Amino acid sequence: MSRIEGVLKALKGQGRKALIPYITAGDPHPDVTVDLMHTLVKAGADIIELGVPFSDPMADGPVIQLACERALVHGTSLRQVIAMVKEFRKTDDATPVVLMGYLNPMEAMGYEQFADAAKEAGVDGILTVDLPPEEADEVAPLFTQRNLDAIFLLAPTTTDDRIRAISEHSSGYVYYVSIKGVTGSATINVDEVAQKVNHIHELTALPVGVGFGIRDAETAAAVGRVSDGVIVGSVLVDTIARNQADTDQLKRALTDLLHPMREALDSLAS
Ligand SMILES: O=P(O)(O)OC[C@@H](O)[C@@H](O)c1c[nH]c2ccccc12
Repeated sequence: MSRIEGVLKALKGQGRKALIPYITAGDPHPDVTVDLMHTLVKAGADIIELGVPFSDPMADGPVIQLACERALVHGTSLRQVIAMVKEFRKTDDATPVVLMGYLNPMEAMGYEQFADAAKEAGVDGILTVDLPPEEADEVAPLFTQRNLDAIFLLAPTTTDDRIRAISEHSSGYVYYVSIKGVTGSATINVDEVAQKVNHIHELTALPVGVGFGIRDAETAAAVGRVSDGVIVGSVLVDTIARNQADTDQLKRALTDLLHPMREALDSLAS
């Protein structure tokens, strides 16, 4: 059983929902990323989604685009991001880490080499944003053969056939993108999300995480009620942008944001 499966199974057994924060590796500076990852865990994260900064992040809104720029200014490379996970693993071998990224840097490194290095560092899952289904056949097995979970995005427009096909290539969980649009978009329609997530649950046995547009304890709880986990990105990344100068203050601000979401999710537990 993968570390991701193990965590999600244990939560399910307790009637709890996964809290999955996203940050961009190298933002605001490569030296603080590992520290911030530990901060997220202390504040209640079950799984960390760590973004590989990319120069043309087309699925991302302005908040995460700027985070990528901040990270790239300091030269944060895919190899460095993998090294950060290795560093994180020295003191945390319980919290799963999902690397989230665009294909270009992975392809440049070579998919096999990337998969080997990620596995060796203690990465648990790979979320590829822009992997076309035709290529998933080729790439996803490189991950799953190494017991790295392959996590794919499902959108409101994804058809049933594609949901089935994508789920077949997936492991760990599937990521339902709650809205059409980019990361950091405004409000989500919880009823629509609920309907779609229930439908996805009929098509796959995998847990379903929901992200895009979750910004506070209230939206986290509303979405957590219908999903197996929630992914929270832009609101955290925006906090990083506003507290770049003072790492201690930044860690407090991230904790202040995440902790109420943890409590709200846990208050749903039956
Ligand atoms: O930022 P939001 O709206 O909270 O959504 C999560 C999201 O940031 C994170 O999962 C993510 C960051 N970049 C992405 C690109 C595609 C899909 C997902 C992502």
